[in-house]
Amino acid sequence: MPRIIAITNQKGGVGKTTTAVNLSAGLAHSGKKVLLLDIDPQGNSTSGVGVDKNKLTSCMYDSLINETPVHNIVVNTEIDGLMVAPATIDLAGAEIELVPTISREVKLRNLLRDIHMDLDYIIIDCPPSLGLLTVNALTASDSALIPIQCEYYALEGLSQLLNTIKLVQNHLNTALEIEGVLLTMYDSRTNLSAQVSEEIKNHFKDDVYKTVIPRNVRLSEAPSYGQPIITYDNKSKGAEVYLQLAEEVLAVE
Ligand SMILES: Nc1ncnc2c1ncn2[C@@H]1O[C@H](COP(=O)(O)OP(=O)(O)OP(=O)(O)O)[C@@H](O)[C@H]1O
Repeated sequence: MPRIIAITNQKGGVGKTTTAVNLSAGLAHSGKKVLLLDIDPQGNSTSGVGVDKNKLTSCMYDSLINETPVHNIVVNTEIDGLMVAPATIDLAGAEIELVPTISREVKLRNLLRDIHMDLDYIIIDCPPSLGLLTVNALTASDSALIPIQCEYYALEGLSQLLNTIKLVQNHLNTALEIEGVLLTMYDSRTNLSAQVSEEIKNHFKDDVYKTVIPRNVRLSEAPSYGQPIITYDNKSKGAEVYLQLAEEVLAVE
């Protein structure tokens, strides 16, 4: 069975997609077979690995709503060992269409139990909300990886996220763990980044990854070329740190 990790934080723009894309590529680079599963209707992970959303005939919407097997919607990427279960804006409708359905919180778990693919990891990019799509991701996952931006209000909303994780653990997925907390967009020139990082380490202790993701322009450029950082610029600091993160995630095995 693959290890399933949900990249989640209901706060927008904290580095979920950047982490989902580059951690997936880093794991694939280490020889693992990885499925990047995009359940964010923005579909930025999908385009971030070079898939043209306009050319897709099916996406995670069809799996969640029409029960199309996930292996039927999967698309290959240019990275060896990395595939993507894509998202398009259609998925925005799934959040609402799931509401009146039976077993609405376990749709994704059931789909992934039936996945006929030889995989080591499934990395799920969650939307910036704590709605049904995120609950489906947490219910289907072994663990949650929480990116936190080293910014003002970084901790705001975290208690809500941890509460949702607790609720899922209590009612839907007792095995769900915290995979780790990842500090993102760290700016070593500011006291603020250092302060936020201290505060998060005090709170999450050993759950915080040693790898800290700095602000890196190459990381923000790579998506417009449809490439993970390791192919866009493998000499960049961004590539170095995401490979380091992949090593930390692999060490948990
Ligand atoms: N380490 C970094 N250095 C510089 N820019 C970054 C870094 N990480 C992310 N970004 C940029 O910040 C923006 C938000 O990042 P990203 O899309 O990964 O966040 P997100 O949490 O997935 O957002 P959303 O909540 O909208 O899904 C993007 O433009 C991205 O390119």
